[in-house]
Amino acid sequence: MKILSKEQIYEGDKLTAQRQNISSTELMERAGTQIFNWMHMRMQGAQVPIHVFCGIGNNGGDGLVLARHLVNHGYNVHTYVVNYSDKRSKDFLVNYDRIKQVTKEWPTLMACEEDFPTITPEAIIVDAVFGIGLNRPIADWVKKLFQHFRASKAFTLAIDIPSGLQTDSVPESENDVVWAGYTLSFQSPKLIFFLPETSKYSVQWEVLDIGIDLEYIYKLNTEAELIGKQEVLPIYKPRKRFSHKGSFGHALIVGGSYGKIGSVTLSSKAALVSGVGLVSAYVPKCGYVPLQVALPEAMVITDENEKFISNISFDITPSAIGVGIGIGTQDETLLAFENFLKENKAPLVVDADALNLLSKKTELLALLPKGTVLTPHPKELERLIGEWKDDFDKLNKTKAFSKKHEVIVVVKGANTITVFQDKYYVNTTGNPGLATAGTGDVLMGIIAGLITQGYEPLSASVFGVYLHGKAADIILEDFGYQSMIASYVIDAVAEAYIDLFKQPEQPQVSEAEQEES
Ligand SMILES: NC(=O)C1=CN([C@@H]2O[C@H](COP(=O)(O)OP(=O)(O)OC[C@H]3O[C@@H](n4cnc5c(N)ncnc54)[C@H](O)[C@@H]3O)[C@@H](O)[C@H]2O)[C@@H](O)CC1
Ligand SMILES: Nc1ncnc2c1ncn2[C@@H]1O[C@H](COP(=O)(O)OP(=O)(O)O)[C@@H](O)[C@H]1O
Ligand SMILES: [K+]
Repeated sequence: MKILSKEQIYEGDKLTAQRQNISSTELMERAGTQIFNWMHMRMQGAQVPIHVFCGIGNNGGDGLVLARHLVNHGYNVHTYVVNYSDKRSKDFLVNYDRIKQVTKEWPTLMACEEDFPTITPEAIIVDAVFGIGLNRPIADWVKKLFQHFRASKAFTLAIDIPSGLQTDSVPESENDVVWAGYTLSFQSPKLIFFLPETSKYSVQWEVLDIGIDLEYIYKLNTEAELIGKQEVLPIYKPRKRFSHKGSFGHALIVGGSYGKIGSVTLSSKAALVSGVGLVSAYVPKCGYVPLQVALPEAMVITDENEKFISNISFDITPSAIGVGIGIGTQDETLLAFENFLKENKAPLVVDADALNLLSKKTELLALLPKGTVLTPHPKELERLIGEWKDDFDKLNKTKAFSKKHEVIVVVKGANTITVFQDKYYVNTTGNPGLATAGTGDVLMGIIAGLITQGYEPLSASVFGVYLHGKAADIILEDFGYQSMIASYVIDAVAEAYIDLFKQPEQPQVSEAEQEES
C-alpha cells in the first residue's frame, strides 16, 4: 500500500473532486460518513458519552459530519468547536450550518482552558482538531486541551491523524500531541504510524477508503510503501517441476569466532529454509565440529585460525555471500575482510560486526558491490551514518548513505524499513518476540538465501524482512513474546511461505442463508 505525502493527499482530493464531478463538501461527507459507519458498527447505539472536538479546518469539518450522523442516530453526543482561529474553511462552515439544523444542542465554542468540559474515563473522545493541515506551533490552551484528553483516560479516536502531529516531522514535546487509541486515516496510512518516536501516538490505525481516484493512486510514485502480503506476492518465485538443487544456488555464510559459532549455524539454517540449493559456512577452526553436528545439511570450510577469521579464502563459487555475524572486530579480521572485499564478485549481505568494520574503516564502503544489502540494528546504523536528530533525520541520512554507496539498507526495528535510493519499504510483519538473541542472524540468512536463489537484492530484502516477521507472527500464539527464540523463527519460515497462498477465511454462511440468496 502506498504511503502518500501530504501534498499527494491534497492533490488526490482535488483530482477526485474533478474527475468524479463532486464538490469538496461531498468528499467531506463521504469521509465523515465513513467514520460514522465505523463507529456505528461497533457501538450499535450504545449511550456512552461521545465528545467530538472539531477544529476550524477540514479535519474539523469531518468531525462535524460525524457528529451530525451521530445525533441523527440518537447517540449521546456533545460537539465542540476548538476555536483556535477565525479562518474557518468553507466546508467547515457548510457543515457547521448543517449540524445546527439537526439539533438544538449547538456545538460549544471553546477558546480557553475554562471552556474545557469534564470528560469521564468511560466516555469517547473524537479528535478532529487538526488534520494534515497543521503547519505552525499550536496555541498553549489547545495543547492543554490535548493534555486534558490524555488525563481523562477516555478512549480517543483520532480522525485522519492525531492532532498535533505533522506527516513529516517528530513533535517537540509529547504534551503537544493527542495520544490516540485508534486513528482512522483517509486513503493512506501516514509514515509516522511506523516510526519509533511517533508510533505511540496511534496505538492502532486503520485506513478508510473514501474513493480517491484509483488511477491517480495507481500511477503515483510515493516515497514510502507499506509492505504486506499483497506487495510481496508478486515478488515470490514459484518453483519449476524439473528444478534441481543447482537451480537454487549456493549460499556462503561467513562468520563466527570462539563462542559465537551459533550465529553462523542460525544464518546457515535460515538460508536453507529460505530455499537455497546448497549452503556452505566459512568459520574459524573451532566452528567445524559444532556446525557439522548442529546442521548436517551445511558444508563447512574453515579458516586457518582456530578462534577467529584471519583470511577469507575458499575455492567454491557462491551465488551470494552473507558476512559478518559473530566475527568480532580485531585487526586480523578487518584485514581479512578488506582482502575479501577486494577479490569478491558475488552479491553480498553485510551484517553485525562486518558493519562495524565498515564503520571502523569507511574506505571499505567503496569496495562493496553495487546493490549490497546492509542489515544494521539502530546502534550499527548510527556507527555507519552518524547521530540523527530524530526519526526523519535518520531516514534522510540513510537515504543519502544508500545513494552515495549504491547499497540497500535494512533499518531493523519494530517496523523494519528497507531503504534504497529515494524509497522506503515499511514492513508490517513482526512483533516484540523478535527482540531476542540471534533473530538478526536469521534475517541475514534469509536475505542471503533469497539472493542466492536469484531474487534481486532489493526484492530479497523486502521479501526476507516480510517472511522473517511473518514467521514470528505465526509462532506468537505458541510462544508469546517472552519465550520466542531465534531457532523457532527459523522453523516457522515454512509456514510463512505457506501463508502467502492462504485465502482470508470467508464468513460462515448457513444452508438456510445460502438458499435465500
Ligand atoms: N476535500 C476535503 O474536504 C477533505 C478533507 N479531509 C480532511 O481535511 C484535513 C485537512 O484539512 P485542512 O487542510 O483544512 O487542515 P486542518 O483541518 O488540519 O487544519 C485546520 C486549519 O488550521 C490552520 N492551522 C494549521 N496549523 C495551525 C495552528 N498551529 N494554529 C492555528 N491554525 C493552524 C491551517 O492553515 C488549516 O487551515 C484532513 O486531515 C482530513 O481530515 C478529508 O475530509 C478528506 C476530504
Ligand atoms: N519490537 C520488535 N518488533 C518487531 N521486530 C523486532 C523487534 N525488536 C527486534 N525486532 C527484529 O529482530 C531482529 C533483531 O536483530 P538484531 O538486533 O541484529 O539481533 P541479533 O544481533 O541478536 O541477531 C531484527 O530483524 C528486528 O527487526
Ligand atoms: K485529528
